[in-house]
Amino acid sequence: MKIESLKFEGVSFSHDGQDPVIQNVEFDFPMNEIIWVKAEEGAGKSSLLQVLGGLQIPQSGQYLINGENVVDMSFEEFLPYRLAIGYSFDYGGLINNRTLYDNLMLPLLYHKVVSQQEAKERVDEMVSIFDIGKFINERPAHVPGRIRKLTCLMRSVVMRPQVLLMDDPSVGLGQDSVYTFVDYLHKLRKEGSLNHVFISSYDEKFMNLMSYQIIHLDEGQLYFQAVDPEKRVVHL
Ligand SMILES: Nc1ncnc2c1ncn2[C@@H]1O[C@H](COP(=O)(O)OP(=O)(O)OP(=O)(O)O)[C@@H](O)[C@H]1O
Repeated sequence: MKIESLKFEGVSFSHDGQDPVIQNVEFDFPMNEIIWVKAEEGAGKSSLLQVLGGLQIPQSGQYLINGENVVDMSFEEFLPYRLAIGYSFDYGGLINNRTLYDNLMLPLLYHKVVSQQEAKERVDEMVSIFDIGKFINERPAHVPGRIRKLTCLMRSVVMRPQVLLMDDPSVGLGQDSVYTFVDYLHKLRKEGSLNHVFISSYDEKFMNLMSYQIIHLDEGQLYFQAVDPEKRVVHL
């Protein structure tokens, strides 16, 4: 299943008892782009990404993927979409009592998207590219924060998602890993497996390593801002 469109029709979302972070939004998300999601602190960037990933359910409206409303789907019905969407939120999501290696292998083995041999080859290649071999048999709590963060990012792409949602990916990474990770994203996009990327970040230097378009989230509404790559200042 190829993801070709993501669309909100009258979508509202709020956390329990709080003001809505997304309010009656009609929005056709730009596809085949790297999208920088910008907003003031606490305006709801993470929440928006979580709704896009199906991790939070809007209280009203339709979230359409390829024209199908996924809001009322059962776990099984949503599964093919979920498998096509990768995400990383902060440091969260790693399984504490498994090694980094297991954390990378488990999604591949659990969902049987590739054979055990292919899974191993894929993870080994990533471990080599990201140079984390020294830590790979440690549990998350026993490795430096930057390695934990890097492993979260690696895990978000290990399934070769078509859509990637990342919340503050560069925070706590360290400069070398930032470059390696951006190179890797470009490689996946060039290969054609990764098409649609949504990144929430305050890190302009990091974002300027990529060619992006912008979505602003402001007072519950989304606004698209086209960015001419020629006009961006690239700080390397
Ligand atoms: N799980 C939650 N339960 C209740 N309220 C939440 C939850 N997560 C976020 N919020 C609240 O929802 C609002 C939006 O939070 P969110 O994290 O989506 O914003 P953000 O723009 O990503 O923030 P930041 O700039 O700090 O990353 C904030 O007021 C926040 O306190």
